[in-house]
Amino acid sequence: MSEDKPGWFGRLFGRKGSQPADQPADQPVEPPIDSPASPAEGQPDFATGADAVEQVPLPPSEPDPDESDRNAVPDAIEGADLQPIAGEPERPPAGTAGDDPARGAEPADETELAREPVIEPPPVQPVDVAAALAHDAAAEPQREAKGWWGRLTSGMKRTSSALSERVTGLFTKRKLDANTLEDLEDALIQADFGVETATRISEAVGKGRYEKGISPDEVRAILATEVERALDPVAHPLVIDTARKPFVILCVGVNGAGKTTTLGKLSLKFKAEGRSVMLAAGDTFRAAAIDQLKVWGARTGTPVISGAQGADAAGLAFDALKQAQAAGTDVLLIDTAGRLQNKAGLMAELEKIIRVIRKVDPEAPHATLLVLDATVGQNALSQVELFSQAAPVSGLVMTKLDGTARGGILVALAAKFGLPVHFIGVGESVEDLEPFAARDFARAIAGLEKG
Ligand SMILES: Nc1nc2c(ncn2[C@@H]2O[C@H](COP(=O)(O)OP(=O)(O)OP(=O)(O)O)[C@@H](O)[C@H]2O)c(=O)[nH]1
Repeated sequence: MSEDKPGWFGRLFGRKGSQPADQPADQPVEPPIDSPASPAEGQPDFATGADAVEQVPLPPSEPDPDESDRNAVPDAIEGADLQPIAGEPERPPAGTAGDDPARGAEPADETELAREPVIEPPPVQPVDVAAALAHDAAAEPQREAKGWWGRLTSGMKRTSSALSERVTGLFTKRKLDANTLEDLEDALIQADFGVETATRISEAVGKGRYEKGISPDEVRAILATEVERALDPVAHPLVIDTARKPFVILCVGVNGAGKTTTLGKLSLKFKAEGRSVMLAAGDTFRAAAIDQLKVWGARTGTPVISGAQGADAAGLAFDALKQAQAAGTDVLLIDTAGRLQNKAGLMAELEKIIRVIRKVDPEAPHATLLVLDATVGQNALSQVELFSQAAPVSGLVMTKLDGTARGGILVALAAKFGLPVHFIGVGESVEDLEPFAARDFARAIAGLEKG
């Protein structure tokens, strides 16, 4: 995929917050009559859906300047306050739950649940998707077929190359001394491994080798071993408890982290496993996020429960859970907004969603995934702290490891919180999100072949 030419999602929704060129935000989303929604539509076996969707290019991976703005969180508040987005309302529309953080803290009652969510009959398709697909297919070269290892290593290239160059520079034809180890520690800190882990790895490299030669390859091998050791305890697959019907997954994270995209990808993965899935468009703050989820629903044949922009997210989640229960759905995936203006608002909105869905199922959500954008670096640490206060975060998904030279942040997160890491993302296509495997990640970051 061309780096500077947006794919169909890019054109449909804009990179961030911009409107599609050919579809105004307020235009109703209509299914085309009898026209295929996507290459995946109509395929009876969704196990093959991922392959079909792979042919549909997605937006460029490199974050644009808008992206950095979206993710910028001032150091002073260390992730506690999330910033309003230029060109977008700073608060949810008046009268909505998110309008007044205090409202979110009140007990949920029937008025709290006032909303008009609708169930979208699958597959539903925005009118211009077929044209976008046709255009992409004609204009963009087919992506090279790659397995996960190929995607992981090319996605992690920025981190692994930066590290590899430093290691080669430091350890070629030099005796190992305190200065070299200090430089290695600096290189690891720059890759966001965190001081503690960087020190531990440097010590492991130095152990018993002072004043001896050590080759760059040996250093890379030690690096991989140490990273794997640090990550192994957190590499846990997301287990769907089939006794829960539906198994409710709540997705939280700051704006732009990749929540909506991750849920879209997960819906396809779960369907490929033979599960029935429902999506709830709980990011009611941004109209494009609702449409984005509807398109994923259309691509994967997944019902999408949605309301109007500014609708009460908790009420929508409540309805979605009721409907998923009634339909006997296996997995309900609930998206949430990331554009909450401050910590109080964030806490209130998430707490309210959780409180309200527990009126339907006291055990829900059964998993709460915090989606973290790797490009925010150390700020991810404070995001984990913040979101863990607001929601029962049970596991992490780290996206955009392809957009940074600081992929070591995952190691720092593991060392500090020990939270399960379920999935990592190294790009925008469906195949670029996979269950997290410590060994693969460790070898990829160290620039080694698959072991
Ligand atoms: N390069 C890259 N881009 C990704 C990855 N995951 C998601 N994205 C892109 O990141 C952008 C933001 O993703 P969204 O899913 O809209 O993020 P969100 O958290 O739902 O954002 P809000 O709705 O604003 O809260 C989109 O352009 C995605 O395609 C990844 O692993 N790599």
